Amino acid sequence: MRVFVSNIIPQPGIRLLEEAGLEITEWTEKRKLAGQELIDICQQYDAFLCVSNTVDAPFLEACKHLKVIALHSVGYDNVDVAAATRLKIPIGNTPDVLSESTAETAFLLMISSARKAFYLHKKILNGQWGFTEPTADLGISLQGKTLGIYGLGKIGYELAKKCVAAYDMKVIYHNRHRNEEAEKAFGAVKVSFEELLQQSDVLSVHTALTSETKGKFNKAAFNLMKPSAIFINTARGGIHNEGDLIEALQNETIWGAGLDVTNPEPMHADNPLLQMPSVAVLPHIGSATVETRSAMAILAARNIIAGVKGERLPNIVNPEVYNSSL
Ligand SMILES: NC(=O)C1=CN([C@@H]2O[C@H](COP(=O)(O)OP(=O)(O)OC[C@H]3O[C@@H](n4cnc5c(N)ncnc54)[C@H](OP(=O)(O)O)[C@@H]3O)[C@@H](O)[C@H]2O)C=CC1
Ligand SMILES: O=CC(=O)O
Repeated sequence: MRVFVSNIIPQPGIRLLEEAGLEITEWTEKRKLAGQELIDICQQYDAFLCVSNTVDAPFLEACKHLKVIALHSVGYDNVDVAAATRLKIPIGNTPDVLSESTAETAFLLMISSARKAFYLHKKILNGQWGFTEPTADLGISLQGKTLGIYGLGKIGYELAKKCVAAYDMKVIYHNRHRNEEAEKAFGAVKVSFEELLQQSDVLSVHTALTSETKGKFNKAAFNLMKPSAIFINTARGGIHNEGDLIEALQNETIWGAGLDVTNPEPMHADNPLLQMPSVAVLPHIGSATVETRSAMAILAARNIIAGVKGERLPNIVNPEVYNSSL
């Protein structure tokens, strides 16, 4: 059985695939494969370990022989899951193991925005340490403030844990369903989307990108937020409207922002967000620690191994493929 891996992944994942007797090809060029080129390659393999390539209906139709597609991510908005299910291709992902590091990234962006850390670092690099004045470069204190979470699931839970422990923050959230575990653990309170916007001092986004969440944070949403609020997005750039966010920061409708995800990615170096004092931007590194990326590679490898054997994937996105009535 032959496996195509569309990027270099941590060794523990590769070792597991090798131990299972699979023949592996890793894509080592520093460009993302897409379209016909990706189809031509994957047609020669039995399984695909996918590192954020677009897996759309034309790809799936052309590669319906694939026994499994294992994503090296928890998010699967790059995949046409309905088409994969129709074609009975199991899609695997890597939940849980990246929740803590992604929450840590949100936490880092929150503090960095609150204390203008990236901007001040840039000033020093530019030789502008300057004269320290008591009223210059002031940030915002996070102690006892209200953390609003849009999509309190696994990552949101880990962020709430950190914010409560570090700053005794109050937690409010907006989900479609109640998160009773978070309500019990942190006294988290479920509120409407409007209340989330109006009451949050820090508003952190942790939903998947779906047709419901796409563009949710737009001009109308930012207009409801506090002028002192910080907007954090470590989920997907498509959930906020970047033009509206820039305008909200320029007009001081909100105070700051921290982004690990942008739209498009990569963000262009002349983006005005990169010049704003209370904005911190990272290049989509939410899960990027040695430990987490190794754990993700292992989960992806386990999904591949199960898939090529025709067994149920340990982390399956579309369990409906196992429904015989499909
Ligand atoms: N920056 C990075 O590197 C990373 C980014 N991510 C992103 O983070 C996302 C979240 O991951 P994770 O926490 O594991 O996912 P979970 O599924 O555990 O949590 C997502 C939460 O969002 C809620 N939700 C879903 N749809 C809506 C909606 N329309 N309105 C309000 N709430 C909604 C869900 O609750 P309910 O069903 O009750 O609505 C759920 O609790 C991923 O999908 C991925 O895109 C993940 C890892 C790393
Ligand atoms: O963005 C990363 C993911 O795991 O999803």
